[in-house]
Amino acid sequence: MVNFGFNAQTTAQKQIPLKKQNLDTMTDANESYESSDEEFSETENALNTVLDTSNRSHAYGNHTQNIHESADILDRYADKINVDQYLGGSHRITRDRSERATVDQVLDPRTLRFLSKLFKNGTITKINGCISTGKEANVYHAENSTTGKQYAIKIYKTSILVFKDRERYVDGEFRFRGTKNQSNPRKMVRTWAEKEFRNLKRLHSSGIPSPEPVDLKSHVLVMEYLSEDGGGPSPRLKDYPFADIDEVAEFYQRLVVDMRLMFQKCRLVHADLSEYNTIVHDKELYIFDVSQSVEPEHPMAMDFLRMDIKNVNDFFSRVKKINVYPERLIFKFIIDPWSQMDPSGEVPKEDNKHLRKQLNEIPLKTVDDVEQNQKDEVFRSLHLVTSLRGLEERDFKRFSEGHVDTLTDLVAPDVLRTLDCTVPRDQEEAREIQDYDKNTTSSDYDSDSCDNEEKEESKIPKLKRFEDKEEKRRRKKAAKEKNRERRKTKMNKNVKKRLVKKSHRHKS
Ligand SMILES: Nc1ncnc2c1ncn2[C@@H]1O[C@H](COP(=O)(O)OP(=O)(O)OP(=O)(O)O)[C@@H](O)[C@H]1O
Ligand SMILES: [Mg+2]
Repeated sequence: MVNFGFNAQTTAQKQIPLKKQNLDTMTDANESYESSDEEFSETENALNTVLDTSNRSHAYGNHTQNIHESADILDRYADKINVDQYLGGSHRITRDRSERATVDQVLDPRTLRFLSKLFKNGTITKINGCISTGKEANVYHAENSTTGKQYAIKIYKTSILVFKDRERYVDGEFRFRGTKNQSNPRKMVRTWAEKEFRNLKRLHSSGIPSPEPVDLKSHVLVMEYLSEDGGGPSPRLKDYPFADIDEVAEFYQRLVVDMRLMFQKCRLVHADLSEYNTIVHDKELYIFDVSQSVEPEHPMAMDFLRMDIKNVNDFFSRVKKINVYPERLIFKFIIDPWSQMDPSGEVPKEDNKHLRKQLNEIPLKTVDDVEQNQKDEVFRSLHLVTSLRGLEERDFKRFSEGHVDTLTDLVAPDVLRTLDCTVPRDQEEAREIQDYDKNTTSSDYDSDSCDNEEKEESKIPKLKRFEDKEEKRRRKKAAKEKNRERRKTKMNKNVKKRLVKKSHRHKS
């Protein structure tokens, strides 16, 4: 039996994940905002301004047609769209804050057009209010009164800047190569929503508990609503009232196993995994908010994975006070192919039961295990590379001083070395993208987007930076030779200039 017993821990400062830091900054800013009656009516006025059709032509200048269309949509659906706080259960957001965010950042005329598509295609019949106003999106509760189904609608904010620093998640993934839309926030959020939709699909089809993705219209994503009683949303892991320490340990193990399944079966690293992005629903641990998740080929995937492991370990050890597995051993557990894990050579099933057995072999560490903690600290600071050639001097020094077990600890494992990032490895994924593009009508995108341009760009391979050094040298040499050959038959610049001038003279 694994000992997940209590530890006499000091209440050390919790390490805040990257994304959460931003979120917390925002929450602090919001919390310092005192909502007076005066300000509330200001918000209400703002809402009325958006809903008032007579003002729309001022606000949106030349897009009169779109505005009239939006006015129609509002006339048709105003009674079906409630932007108040969702009153189905307990919520953390004040009415004032959610309305303000809604009016300012989410329900613009364009978004209303996409919502109207969801009403028209019969996915939903009503939007009942706002569940959450997050940093990058607002989540609304919706329902279909015919089927009785409930949905969560995540609407990405198009007018915020947080997406600017998201470039690093999208950049470096073959699925999104060529989508050079970082400078256009509207296209960026669309890519973002699409990424979340696809990632949710992968999770769901691999049997990892996650909300089922239902529909996607540009930056508006519809998914299954996770709720215990049809009221408020099921609690996030952070707020879940654990029955006892055994239940805490159970959820910890499940989450570690899910991280492996996500990596091995879905080929995804969550990249923002924490107690905030996991929901306990029907006694299962659901993973969501996967818009920033990346594939293992992504140049920062291993760094994101290390961060996820740390976040998960921090929550369970510091907040829930159980013994956890050493971070570097979890890392290995997640990325090692089965053949390496099982000396018998037999390839066991990638399922919960087998993985739990495997996990139980890993020794737990106590919070004051100096040696293990030191090793984890070194592991966190290592510059992981895919081959010994990329090894940094500083890390090699650590190895020489005995701070690293083996040299291979510094080198990301075989699974990474064998990845060929210059071509889509996952043919199924490539097909999925083609299908998606085929099935997505241009009206599902921005009406004013340069999609053709984007599609053209997406054909151009852009992943040269992942090339092996040797390969890069060969490519450069070949390019040089090609240019040399071209120069042999190339017309001299001055001759060309003279000819062009001549032909101009003839024309005139
Ligand atoms: N499918 C769902 N069912 C029930 N509740 C959900 C669902 N999806 C999201 N939520 C609720 O909405 C909140 C925000 O969702 P999500 O994390 O996806 O958005 P976000 O913009 O990333 O927010 P944050 O910045 O707070 O992380 C969640 O914490 C959860 O409470
Ligand atoms: Mg979130």
